[in-house]
Amino acid sequence: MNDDLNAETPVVSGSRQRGPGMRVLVMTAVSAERDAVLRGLRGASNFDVLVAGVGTAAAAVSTAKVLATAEYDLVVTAGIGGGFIGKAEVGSLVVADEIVAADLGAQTPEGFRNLDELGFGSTRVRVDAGLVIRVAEALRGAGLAVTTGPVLTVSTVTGTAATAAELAARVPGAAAEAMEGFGVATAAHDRGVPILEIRAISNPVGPRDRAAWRINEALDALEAASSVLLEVLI
Ligand SMILES: O=C(O)c1cccc(C(=O)CC[C@H]2O[C@@H](n3cnc4c(=O)[nH]cnc43)[C@H](O)[C@@H]2O)c1
Repeated sequence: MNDDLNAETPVVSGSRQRGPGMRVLVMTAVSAERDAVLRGLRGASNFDVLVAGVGTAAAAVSTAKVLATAEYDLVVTAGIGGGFIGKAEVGSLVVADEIVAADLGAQTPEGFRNLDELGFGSTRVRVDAGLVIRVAEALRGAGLAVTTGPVLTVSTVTGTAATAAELAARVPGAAAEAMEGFGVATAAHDRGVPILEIRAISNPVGPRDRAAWRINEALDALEAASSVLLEVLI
């Protein structure tokens, strides 16, 4: 296992394919997200889109299983997510420039300490900056609202303003939260495959109001993003 998650992963160039032969694995948490991605991809044969399950453990195991049996040039973790207020509005898209396991650590009398600070590993996976810029610009060019910034992976959906504020302070610039990114990214990093995370915002991060989640709006944005991905990655 490659235990340095911040070590350079290959960018989408060099020995990895870029162009018509590029193979892309897209992992979603649930089938509604997979179906939205598939609609956007319009049958593109160089993309495989699979359901990983909800949460980081399911995401990591599912991704690792696929990567053990097939070669890919890029792994994308995609789905709906919560947007931090003032950073990412409902219906917009977030492209992660960093994937952060935001609640992996320990509470101490001095406050939260992450795994890096505790000396047990890393809670961050970097995303190739050139790829982030290329994808974000293409999405904007298609008229979609896009933010780039850290996307947090959490085990518990944030349900209070206090937790939202704590996470935003813990990870400056945090744009979105979801539950799978770090698991998919860890599996991809272990195989040396570049990673991308795209979240379509269904709800604000903050006080729980499940009835107000705009899932269909987010799935439409995810479909639109996937159709742009098709253009930018081939
Ligand atoms: O009920 C539905 O129709 C439906 C359709 C697509 C997805 C869902 C989910 O509930 C997927 C769970 C998924 O959502 C992500 N998510 C969304 N908002 C947040 C959030 O504020 N904080 C953390 N995670 C969020 C998460 O990645 C879950 O996997 C339902």
